[in-house]
Amino acid sequence: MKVKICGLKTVEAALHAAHEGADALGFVFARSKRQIYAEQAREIIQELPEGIWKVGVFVNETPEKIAEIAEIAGLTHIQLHGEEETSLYRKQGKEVIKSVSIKTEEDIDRIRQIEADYILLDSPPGHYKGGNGTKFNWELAAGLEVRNRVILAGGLNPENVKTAIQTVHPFMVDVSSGVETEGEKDLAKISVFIREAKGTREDEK
Ligand SMILES: O=C(O)c1ccccc1NCC(=O)[C@H](O)[C@H](O)COP(=O)(O)O
Repeated sequence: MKVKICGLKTVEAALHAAHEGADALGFVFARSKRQIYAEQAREIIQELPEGIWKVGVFVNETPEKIAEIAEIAGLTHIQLHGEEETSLYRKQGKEVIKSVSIKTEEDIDRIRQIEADYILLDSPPGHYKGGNGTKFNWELAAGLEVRNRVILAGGLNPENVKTAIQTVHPFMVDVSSGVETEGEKDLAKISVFIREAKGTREDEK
């Protein structure tokens, strides 16, 4: 199972996640308690190993602004969390992850029309467009046939990630709040989350 740790703001936490086996790290450039800026992200990203995805998270930002930030920071992937027309963002030579809020069966049906390399299933927005630590009904996504493009997010934590994987069978799991303590990334929780996700046998249930 592949793992993305999102909302990183320090070199220490990013390097820890990378060393523990994370496959992707997310940097939030949208309005959020986890927001960072291009130069800060560059300071972190330049310390990271080559193969790990460096994902920039954006909400309704223009393609031009995203291209500028991606260049400064050294991003490899673009994650769109607003109402963006994804086709406009796919011309930059970077893979695009589109987040979709899941509330009903219709939200699952909508996924088939989305032009993106990966679909991130998340809970409906709370205070921010993402990263609110709430889960949705995973059973809604249990029958999805595009699982090799699905990233499961929303309220995951070290205790529930195993059940989440065995229900949805995603390509990747994504977490932010569930590996934090008092609003800061918790290195021990990152380690346990990655170990649980990567140690899960999908056919065990
Ligand atoms: O994390 C944020 O603060 C954020 C703010 C605005 C848009 C997106 C944001 N995060 C995107 C993510 O990929 C999160 O990891 C995902 O929503 C899951 O978060 P959580 O439920 O806290 O694990």
